Amino acid sequence: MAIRMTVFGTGYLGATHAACMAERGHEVLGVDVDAEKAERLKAGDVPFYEPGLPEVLKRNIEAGRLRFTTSYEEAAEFGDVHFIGVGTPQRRGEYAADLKYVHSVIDTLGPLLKRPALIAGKSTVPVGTATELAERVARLSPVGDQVELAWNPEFLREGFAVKDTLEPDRIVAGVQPGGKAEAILREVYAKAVDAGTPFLVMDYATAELVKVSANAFLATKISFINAMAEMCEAVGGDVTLLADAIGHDTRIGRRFLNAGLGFGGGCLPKDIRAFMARAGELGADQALTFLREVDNINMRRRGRMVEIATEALGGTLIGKNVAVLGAAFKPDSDDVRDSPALNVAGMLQLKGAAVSVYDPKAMENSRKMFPTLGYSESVVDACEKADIVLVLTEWQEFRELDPAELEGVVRGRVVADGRNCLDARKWIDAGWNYRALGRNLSTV
Ligand SMILES: NC(=O)C1=CN([C@@H]2O[C@H](COP(=O)(O)OP(=O)(O)OC[C@H]3O[C@@H](n4cnc5c(N)ncnc54)[C@H](O)[C@@H]3O)[C@@H](O)[C@H]2O)C=CC1
Ligand SMILES: O=C(O)[C@H]1O[C@H](OP(=O)(O)OP(=O)(O)OC[C@H]2O[C@@H](n3ccc(=O)[nH]c3=O)[C@H](O)[C@@H]2O)[C@H](O)[C@@H](O)[C@@H]1O
Repeated sequence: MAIRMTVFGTGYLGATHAACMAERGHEVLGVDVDAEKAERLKAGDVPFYEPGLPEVLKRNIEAGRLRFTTSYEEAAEFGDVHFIGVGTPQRRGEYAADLKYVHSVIDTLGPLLKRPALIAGKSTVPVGTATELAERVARLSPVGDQVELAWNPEFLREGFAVKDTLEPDRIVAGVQPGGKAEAILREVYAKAVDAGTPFLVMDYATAELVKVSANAFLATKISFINAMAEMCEAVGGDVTLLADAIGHDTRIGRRFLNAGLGFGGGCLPKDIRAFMARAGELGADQALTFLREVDNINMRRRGRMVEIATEALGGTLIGKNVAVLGAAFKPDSDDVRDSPALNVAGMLQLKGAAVSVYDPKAMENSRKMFPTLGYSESVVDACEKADIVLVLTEWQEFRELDPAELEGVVRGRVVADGRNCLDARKWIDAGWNYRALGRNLSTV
């Protein structure tokens, strides 16, 4: 059965969710306070890079199932289910999450809800938020607790957002006992549930914790392998061989064991910090002190990359030209929030290098966020007279680079592979000084 639903916040999460819910046959209205974003989406233009999303968006707008607005009145009138997908960034100067956008949705929407409805939270929030929001909305809505609240966290990855939304690994429904929320969410996700996706029903607190603990686990896995990379560097081991070898153990698994510059983005870093902050508030911080080290290991890899570049250039970056290939926090995304690549580029510049950054999709966002860095329009432009080439985001275009083609472009044949994504043997055989994190080059 088609459900009339709204999605508040049409960023990476919200725009994808709105388009995919329409793809599943529902009638969807996306709502954003950013009028320019709403206009672009209305015109079928996705304001960020996400493979496959433009097609789903256009198809569903044309089919009349998907619209966008900035009007809360229109949204309250239209929807029976209201998803919250607004941002929950790290508070400035603190670890805790800033809930002001979530509160703004509830405080504006609540009084407008004059008939029974379900609000389903998808944003990542500190444990305890859903209970507070349920009380808040019951107080604000003219129909009181006939507006129910569910917590329905999202697990999509940027770059695979459409697939992850249409075919999720699991659906988590945090609900209060005795309400209609579970039945409504089963209807919302009927196609996925019918196809066998596990639908997991639990209390609010557990649902909120599932989300942050999943991200904390992923972050821990990455920092674990990066700690092993530090060990490999200390003793002459090779972390890529180590990851393959431990990854063969099916209890460990090879995924998320790619050592390199570590994790960035709009989620993993802020989510582990918000998790630590909330644990502290609850007096449970002992249980999560290791996350501080997960964060520290992660940040150390960025500094190590700068050291490697400096060592390779004879101990100083002053007067050196540095090509930085990659700006997005990972390939197949234009997202530069907490990007390790741009962080490293900024540190290199501070140490006196003339930096030139190129990324296939993230140039516009990079220029906006880091206007003082140098930028180029292509790999070749960035590498022009470079003393070192750093590959900091593993775009396919960079993996496939031909060292022979860059030979006549650069000033020095030095390459630093921050993502262990290049064919080291190819670069070494072409006469390049190849540097990487946690590698033993005698084994390549
Ligand atoms: N980006 C991702 O891959 C995933 C994000 N999440 C979580 O989803 C949430 C949103 O993340 P993103 O989409 O990345 O953020 P984003 O920053 O790309 O998008 C947030 C959107 O909310 C809009 N907004 C702000 N206040 C609003 C209001 N009062 N009413 C309506 N719209 C409003 C903003 O204009 C913006 O378009 C965060 O809690 C994040 O942790 C969860 C899973 C995946
Ligand atoms: O809560 C969220 O927003 C999302 O956060 C992550 O998704 P995402 O941030 O899109 O990116 P990931 O693919 O998890 O990568 C995160 C970072 O880790 C790095 N990474 C990943 C894997 C790896 O082996 N090594 C590694 O350094 C990536 O380069 C990237 O910087 C989670 O994977 C999603 O499940 C979750 O929904």
